[in-house]
Order: sequence, then structure tokens, then C-alpha cells
Amino acid sequence: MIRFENVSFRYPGGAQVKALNFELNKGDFAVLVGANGAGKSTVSKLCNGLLKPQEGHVFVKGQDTRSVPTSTLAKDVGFLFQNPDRQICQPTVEKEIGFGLQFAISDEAARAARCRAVLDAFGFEGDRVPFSMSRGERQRIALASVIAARPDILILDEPTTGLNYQECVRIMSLLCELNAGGTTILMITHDMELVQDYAQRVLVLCEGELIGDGPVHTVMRDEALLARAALLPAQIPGLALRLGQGFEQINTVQEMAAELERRCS
Ligand SMILES: Nc1ncnc2c1ncn2[C@@H]1O[C@H](COP(=O)(O)OP(=O)(O)OP(=O)(O)O)[C@@H](O)[C@H]1O
Repeated sequence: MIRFENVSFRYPGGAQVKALNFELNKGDFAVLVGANGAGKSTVSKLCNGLLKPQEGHVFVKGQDTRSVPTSTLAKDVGFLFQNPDRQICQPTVEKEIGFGLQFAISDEAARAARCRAVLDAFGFEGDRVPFSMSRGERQRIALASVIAARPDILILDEPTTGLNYQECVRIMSLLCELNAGGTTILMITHDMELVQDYAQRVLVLCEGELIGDGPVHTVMRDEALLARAALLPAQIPGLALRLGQGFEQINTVQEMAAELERRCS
């Protein structure tokens, strides 16, 4: 769906991402992790043509982002900014969802029907004012606006930042549903518990270079790789590694509890 071929991008101040090679495959639920300033947002913007590579190529469903307008790529790649307030620009929830849809659906009746379906699916009242709603609700409005157009690929820059636990679970459950329905997802997060609980694949970025790419349980156990990227494993795999003695393959609280019960009985 998205292919990076030897991609480099350098900002005027000198910060850069270097020689990136990876492919996001159909149906992936991948997470991009790395320390602050590692280049995660830069990679996300290269995915949808907001930034164009200075060296190498990014292909979105076979289209070279250097030769296709960002507005065309937006039909395939939905992009959720870290801060919903950078995305929301309409006075009501209904208008906000309809705003993005006008570029995807030209027929007015079909657009209104899609908008109504999205409002219903999210449980939003269309006449509410987004800026009077909570941060979590605004994040869901921004996500609803992005997925209303049903893009094949979703790029999400820290979609759960600032959300409480319930709001976070609500957003992540929705993303899992979309992924199960075939949407390819690349999510940036600092939260290794989220990575452990939801990701299938983890890409690790360190100072602009991709230093790891593999299944979540493999990456989560690679302490040297995580340390190089200044990351800690999620708590349960971290504890399992620390305990050793047969605990190493444990990933979840349930598995840990079952193993402890088994050993204590
Ligand atoms: N518009 C810009 N102009 C110049 N330098 C930039 C710009 N945007 C980002 N940078 C620099 O590029 C580097 C990578 O930034 P980026 O935002 O991609 O990292 P990140 O991994 O997403 O960081 P964070 O986790 O803090 O959001 C940083 O050193 C940052 O200061």
C-alpha cells in the first residue's frame, strides 16, 4: 500500500530522516515508535505527500508521491493530526464531517447519507459545536471526519494523546474494527502499552533511521534494540524478561496470572 524506497528528507536546520526502506502492506496494523525528535511525524507526512522525499521515492498504491498532488493522495490516505484542533475547522460536528466528504463524494444526497451514517455510528449529535466538546470527543470528531471518506490507509499521529483510559479504549477499538475491515493503519505513539495491546508490527526509528521492523512480540523482547531507541518494553513483557526462567514468552496480564497460578498450585 505504501512503499518507502531509500527515502531521505532533511529540514533546513539539519534534522533528517535517512535512507528509509519499508513497505506497509494491505491490512497491516503497524506502529511507529521512537524517542522525541526521532522523525516519526516526518515519516507520517512523507506517507501522504505533505512532505516529498528529497532522495528516494514513496509510492502510495503505486503512485509516486513526488509526481501526484497531495490532494489526490488524500483520497487513499486519511491523516489524523496529533492535535484535533489543527484539523477541526467547522462550526458544527455535521459540517465538520461533511467538509472532508465534499472532496470524496460529489453527489449531495449521497454525501448527506454518508454524513448521517457516520454521525449515527459515532453517536454524535450533528448540531453540536466541536469546540465546546471535550478533548476526547474532539479527537473522535477528527477521526470520524477522516474515516468518513473511507480511505484505504490511515496514518495516525498519536491519536490517543491527552485522552483518558475510556476514551483511549474507544478510539483503539474503533481502529481495530477498521483494520479488521481491511483498512491499513500506521499509528505513531509513545505509549508502549498501546503498542503491546494493539499493534501487529512495530517500526523503530532512531535519529532518523529505521533500526527495527518486526512483529510486536519480537520487537518488545529486543532489549538492545529498544535501548538504542531510548524506549522501554511494555510492563508485562518487561517483567517477563526480567524474571526469565520460562516466563520470557508471556505477553499479557492474563498469561502472567495463569502461569503464576500454575506454578503456585
Ligand atoms: N518544520 C520543521 N523545520 C525544521 N525542523 C523540523 C521541522 N519539523 C521537525 N523538525 C525537526 O526534525 C526532527 C524530527 O522531528 P519529528 O517531529 O519528525 O520527530 P518526532 O519523532 O515526531 O518527535 P516527537 O515525538 O517529539 O513528536 C526534530 O529534530 C525536529 O526538531
